Amino acid sequence: MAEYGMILVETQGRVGVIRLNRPQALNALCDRLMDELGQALLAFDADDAVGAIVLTGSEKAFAAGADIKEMRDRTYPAVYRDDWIGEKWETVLRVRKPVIAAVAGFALGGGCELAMMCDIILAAENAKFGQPEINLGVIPGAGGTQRLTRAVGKSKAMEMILTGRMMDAAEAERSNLVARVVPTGQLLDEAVKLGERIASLSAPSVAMAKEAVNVAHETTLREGVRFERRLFLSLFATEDQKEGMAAFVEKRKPNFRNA
Ligand SMILES: CC(C)=CC(=O)SCCNC(=O)CCNC(=O)[C@H](O)C(C)(C)COP(=O)(O)OP(=O)(O)OC[C@H]1O[C@@H](n2cnc3c(N)ncnc32)[C@H](O)[C@@H]1OP(=O)(O)O
Repeated sequence: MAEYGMILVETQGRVGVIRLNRPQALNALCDRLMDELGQALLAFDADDAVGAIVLTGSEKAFAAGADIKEMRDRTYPAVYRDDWIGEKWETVLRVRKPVIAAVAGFALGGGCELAMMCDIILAAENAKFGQPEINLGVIPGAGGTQRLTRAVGKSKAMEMILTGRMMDAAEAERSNLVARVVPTGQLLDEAVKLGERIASLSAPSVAMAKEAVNVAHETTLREGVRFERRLFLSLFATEDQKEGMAAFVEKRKPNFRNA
């Protein structure tokens, strides 16, 4: 297991696992942690042995948001000059492989936003999601007003963002913020199992499926369907399409070569 300092990184089979590891601050997302997270994500994305990535925290906290102690004295000229939040926080969006957020405990502020930047959220029964920035005299700054609204709808997002109310795992599942809820002690195993399933499939089609679903958030239906069709047709240039369909017809398991 490699140790960066504020995160722990390991592979389980074909799944890269990144664990936020700053327990004394409930995994508050300071600059150093975000730098390490970005490096680890890009390293797994470049590793052919890895087919999916799981991002998790501790049982008490996925992440309690940006580090308020680090953030409190920042000035406007400095955050503007550095484009703080900007690229550093959005590295996860550049990852081509599926990223699964396995959330136990608090996912607040930037923690909730980081989870929402991932492709799939699995929640432990004790998970709590929220955007409490309003209590600090600010608003969400890493996409929370946009992604939470797209996930749960305007009324619930407004209520959460305007009051700072947290949502528990059951409500998050009902509201479509998370894919499913699992017993807290089984969270990582379930996330890795999901990652393994994805990693066993054809990497080009997995990457294109991820890209197409993400485009649904950013374009019109007509453009999104056109985009999907272009990707779909391009997969007929892959060996894996021939293999997947031959395997179905021959009633055997496909042997994908990611080619
Ligand atoms: C991304 C952008 C642009 C913005 C943001 O994310 S703003 C931050 C949004 N998040 C929050 O406002 C949550 C802040 N934390 C809390 O409200 C509470 O810590 C809690 C409800 C998550 C947990 O409460 P609990 O009583 O169980 O634990 P604490 O004693 O409060 O915390 C333990 C330990 O962790 C430190 N901590 C917690 N969150 C942060 C944070 N976001 N930044 C820095 N430090 C944090 C907390 O101060 C305490 O440490 P000390 O014992 O050393 O004080």
